[in-house]
Amino acid sequence: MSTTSPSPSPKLAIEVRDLHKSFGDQQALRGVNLVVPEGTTCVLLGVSGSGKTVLMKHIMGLLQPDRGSVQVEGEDIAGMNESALSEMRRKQGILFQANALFDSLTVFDNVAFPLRERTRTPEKEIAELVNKTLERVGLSHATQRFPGELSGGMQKRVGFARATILQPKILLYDDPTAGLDPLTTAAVNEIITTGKQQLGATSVVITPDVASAFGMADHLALMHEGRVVEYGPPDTFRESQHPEVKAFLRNWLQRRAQSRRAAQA
Ligand SMILES: Nc1ncnc2c1ncn2[C@@H]1O[C@H](COP(=O)(O)OP(=O)(O)OP(=O)(O)O)[C@@H](O)[C@H]1O
Repeated sequence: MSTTSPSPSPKLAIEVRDLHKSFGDQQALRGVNLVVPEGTTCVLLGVSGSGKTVLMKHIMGLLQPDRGSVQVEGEDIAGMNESALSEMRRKQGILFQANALFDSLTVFDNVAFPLRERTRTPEKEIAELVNKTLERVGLSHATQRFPGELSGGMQKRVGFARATILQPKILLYDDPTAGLDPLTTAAVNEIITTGKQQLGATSVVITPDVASAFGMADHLALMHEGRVVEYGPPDTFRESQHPEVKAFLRNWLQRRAQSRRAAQA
């Protein structure tokens, strides 16, 4: 008889079961199931209006389910009062399209902001932490600059530094590369991978950039009409026979070929 015990299943950072959400007669989510194991990156794909942002807002505790459940680090968001919800959000690093940096604060003060606002960390320690974090994103030379003096990619890196200064266990990105040029997009994708490697954080990323998604994801989830219709590691996802996945990938390849032709013309 074998004495080998089965390897324990990975701990789940996020567990969404049968999540439904409507706005009036608009059914945004129609039974979403999704699990994100701790320390992994899950990328949500799907056409506009498929429900990605509404799902993300549940994970942030900004929306409450009509039906079903959303557990974040083992706790159901439905059971949380306002202070528990804001405590949970404090543990999440959130990077949306707009960097939402404070224009009148230097890079250093932008990154120090969450520490000063939410903790009683002494200024000396704040300086050490902020400098270390800015070094990690390659911005040690820009600490005294203002956001308006930085490139788009540098602003994203400041946003990332600020979102991660409290060492969040969960990082949420909604279209972080929107409107950025290819070089800056590559830099942001690298930042997302760095977040996983350096912080061991669990990440959920919404991006229309399918090539980047394949590069960074441990799992890809395709949303279609308010449900996750396919979920799996990149290799499995790419080979999926699900008609919606096939249509989604075909469409992406066509768009990519078109834009390459346009660029060559
Ligand atoms: N506050 C709201 N009130 C009414 N309808 C909403 C609200 N938020 C989202 N919806 C609707 O829910 C559906 C899903 O929206 P969601 O923003 O999640 O889509 P998405 O997949 O993130 O799209 P996109 O890629 O364009 O951001 C859409 O039909 C949207 O119009």
